[in-house]
Amino acid sequence: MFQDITTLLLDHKAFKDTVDIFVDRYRDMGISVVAGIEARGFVFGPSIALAIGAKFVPLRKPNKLPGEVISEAYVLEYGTDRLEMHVGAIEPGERALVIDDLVATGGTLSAAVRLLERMGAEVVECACVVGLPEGQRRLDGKPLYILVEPRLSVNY
Ligand SMILES: O=P(O)(O)OC[C@H]1O[C@H](OP(=O)(O)OP(=O)(O)O)[C@H](O)[C@@H]1O
Ligand SMILES: Nc1ncnc2[nH]cnc12
Repeated sequence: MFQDITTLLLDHKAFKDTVDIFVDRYRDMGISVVAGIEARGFVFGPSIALAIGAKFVPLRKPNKLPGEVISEAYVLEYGTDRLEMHVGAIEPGERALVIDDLVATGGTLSAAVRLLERMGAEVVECACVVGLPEGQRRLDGKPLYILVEPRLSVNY
């Protein structure tokens, strides 16, 4: 089933509550970087970054960022993709939060974590609005915080 967060964004209270839950969780954790994954991590990440006093770093699909980048490939259900981050966007030792709308296999989040760690960041946690029940997620032991885990099937 395709999970879509655009209806959440139409409801001001639901949208604000969603951002506020993340802000309450991360505001006192010494996080200086919120890294958002293109495209829908960009919907939530900047608001969270502004509220907790962090910078926002976009992790983009290939060939979108204008400066020098580092790149990480990851496996999708059909084929592969890549995420890129600007060199110099973060300093070694910075504490980072990774944000996306949804986690399925965790392949995308794992690539984000690898990018940040290659630049010397400490990834405090990955956070998503929705988590799909995709079985084993490949997050290499990184903490993952999920707001909503829909039950896609019900047995009566
Ligand atoms: O946990 P995973 O199995 O890696 O899947 C999760 C990713 O899939 C979706 O993005 P998608 O790849 O569809 O790209 P888009 O944002 O460009 O639509 C979603 O927004 C996550 O980024
Ligand atoms: N079921 C799903 N719904 C929305 N985005 C996805 N990305 C990967 N699986 C997805």
